[in-house]
Amino acid sequence: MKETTSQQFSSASPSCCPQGSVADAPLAEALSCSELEESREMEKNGVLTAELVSSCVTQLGRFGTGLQHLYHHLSLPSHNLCDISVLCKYVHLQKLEVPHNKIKDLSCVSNMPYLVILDASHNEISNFFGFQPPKNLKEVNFSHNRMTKMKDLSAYSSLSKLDLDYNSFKEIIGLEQCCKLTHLSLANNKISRISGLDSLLLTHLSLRGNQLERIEGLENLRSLQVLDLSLNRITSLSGLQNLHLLGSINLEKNLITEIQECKHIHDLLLLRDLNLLGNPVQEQQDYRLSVVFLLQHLTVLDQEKVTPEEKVSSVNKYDPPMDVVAARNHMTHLVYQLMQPQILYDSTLPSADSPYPMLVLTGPQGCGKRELAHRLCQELSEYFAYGTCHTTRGPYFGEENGIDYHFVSEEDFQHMIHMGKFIQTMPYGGHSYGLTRDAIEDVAREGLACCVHMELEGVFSLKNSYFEPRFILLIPTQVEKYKGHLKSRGLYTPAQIDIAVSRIELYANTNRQRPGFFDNVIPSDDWEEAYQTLKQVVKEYLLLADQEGENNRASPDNTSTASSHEPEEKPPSPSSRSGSRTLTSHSAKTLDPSDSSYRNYFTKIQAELSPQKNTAELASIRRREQLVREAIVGKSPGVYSQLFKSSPQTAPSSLQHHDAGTHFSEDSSSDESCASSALSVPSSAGALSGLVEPLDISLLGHALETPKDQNHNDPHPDTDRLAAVVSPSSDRRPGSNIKPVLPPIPTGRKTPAAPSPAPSPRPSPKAAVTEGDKR
Ligand SMILES: Nc1ncnc2c1ncn2[C@@H]1O[C@H](COP(=O)(O)OP(=O)(O)OP(=O)(O)O)[C@@H](O)[C@H]1O
Repeated sequence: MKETTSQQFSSASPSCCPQGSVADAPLAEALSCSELEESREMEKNGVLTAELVSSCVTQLGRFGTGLQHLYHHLSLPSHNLCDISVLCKYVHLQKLEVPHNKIKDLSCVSNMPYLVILDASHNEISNFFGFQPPKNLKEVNFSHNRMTKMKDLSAYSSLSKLDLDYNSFKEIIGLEQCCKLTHLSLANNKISRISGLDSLLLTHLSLRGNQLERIEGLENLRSLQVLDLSLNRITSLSGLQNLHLLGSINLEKNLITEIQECKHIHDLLLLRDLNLLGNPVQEQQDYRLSVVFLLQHLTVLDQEKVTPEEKVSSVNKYDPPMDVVAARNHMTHLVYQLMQPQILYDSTLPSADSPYPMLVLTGPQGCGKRELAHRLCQELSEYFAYGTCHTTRGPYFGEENGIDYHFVSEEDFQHMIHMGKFIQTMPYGGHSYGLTRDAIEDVAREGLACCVHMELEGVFSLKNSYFEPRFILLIPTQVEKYKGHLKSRGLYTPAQIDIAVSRIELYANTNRQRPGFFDNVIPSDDWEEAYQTLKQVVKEYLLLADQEGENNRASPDNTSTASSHEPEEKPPSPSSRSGSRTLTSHSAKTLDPSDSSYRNYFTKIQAELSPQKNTAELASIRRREQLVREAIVGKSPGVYSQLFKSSPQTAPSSLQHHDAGTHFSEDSSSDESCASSALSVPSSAGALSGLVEPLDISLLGHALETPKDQNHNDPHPDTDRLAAVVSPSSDRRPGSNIKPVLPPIPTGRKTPAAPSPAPSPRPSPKAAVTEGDKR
């Protein structure tokens, strides 16, 4: 009968013959009734007939050299078919879909050399690829069949997609030569071990619902992008670490118990989607945050989108950036402090235009900063005193309690924290370190600037406080020498030395990534050299170097420069004078407006400022001046303090204020600020700009020259300095690394040693001081 039908097709339309031709319908009409009956009977028995074929073909296309028009696709889903041998004659088919039938035998496919896509899913086929290989066969779906054994598929080298889900394969074999295979699915089989995939270029692999206990044999699947290993018995993610193109891993319903397993996929930077639902690991505390933290590139975890908030909180929880740690540290101490009856720390109160001056030497342990701090305080004892921190570590040989540190027990340290004593604390090397408000206040009460040393974390913390110290980084650039020095101290274990050495990078990175974070960077390899540089830098801050320079230099050059800029020398404003009269002796000496350095400087500023002002700048200056005036007469302290909170006062703006606002001197309450302003003349951070450039450790030795050298090399040191100071970038803001002068210690801070009961003349919002609360 089959034969007959084909022949009928053939004779009726030779161009289309049995191959599902365009003339199928008229041909069907040509069949006699009895033949139709017979055909229907056959279909009932699951035998595919030409009639049925003719009604299910699609995709008309050309075929053969004669360019016949033939249908290329045949789709016969759910027809209860068990015999499709009629298809032997449909040699031109490119796509054959016969899913959801009862087919056992696919040998007809041997006659379809052009077949590209074959879907024989949901049938009863047990013979794996039981037909001659069509040479272009690319996609095969044999899912939901009865296959048990794979065989060599080297003859099917065009295969790119192979779906073998829901069979009974126990082993993966025979795919070695399928070098074009990119998608392989063997879900819901009985595979207990991954093998035979080594040489493939798979991008998608599913082994869902097998009996796998470990991930193996995937090491070389470097092209893999999507992997489904759900519903197995896998306990570890080991075995995935080399699959760098993986973007999605499904491990739902396995036996993974440890969050740490995620470390195996930590380096898969393209991984976006991970599913660990139904694993015991879900029970772990903070499971989701931990996984989000370990795999920071994920966008979907357990079928749920990873939110930016989750990412931030995971990082803040498990590896908080230094800013966050510092902010927490600051908050803790602030809260504890606020919980105590308030004490007035008048000597260190931030005034509106100049904070209490502090010098912080920072750098890795044992880089010499402590000794440098001591020596600086000794040699510049009229300016600085050492701020003694507290520590819970025991004293080294020769250390004195109260001088090197206040050595306290951990219990006392904790108690002090709760009593709100500290401004910042930091754990280091298993001990606690902290700087108390009292330590600074003790120094401030003497009318001196406080000099302390601390690790980087302490610096971050202090940056949150209302103090605005100058931070000087002392950094070893010769690592071996530094190591040797640490060893020779005989105080540290190798592990401690390693930690100290590793932190050099931390400092260098901070300097590189945060321009302006440190006010100066000084190599600490040679202690004496470091000290001389430090001293020079500090003198620059104090304007002592400038003054010395002025005194030493015969002034023709200088004078000529100054006079060339100087249209007419203006006398210092009355406010400046009144301010200068109220200075402490050393400060007054430094900044006496009658002093030539001040005059020159002042004149230069005028010259520098005048020609450059545009209308917007002038308006801005006028606004600031107005605010200052209002603040001084008590109209708008809030705005005033806000104005300077984020941008500490530098000399030029002070000078402008003085210049424009002669009324300063009329308000006695503004004496301090006037004095401060008068003191705030620029120093030479600009001249030391080489030292404040982001640090490249390797180049540091080269890049850093002594300030003196730089001054020599700089043809216009003063001009540059001025430019740096007067330019808007001299305000402290991201990217600015110019904070040139140590602020003055205003008059009145040299109060007697006993705690001062005097209320602040201008309470600071940050100080939160209440006279009534004072004890
Ligand atoms: N309050 C503080 N906050 C942060 N770090 C601090 C503080 N006080 C001290 N440190 C730093 O803690 C580190 C350990 O201090 P310690 O005195 O035990 O070290 P050291 O071996 O004597 O080295 P160094 O000579 O650098 O002080 C040092 O780098 C020190 O500067």
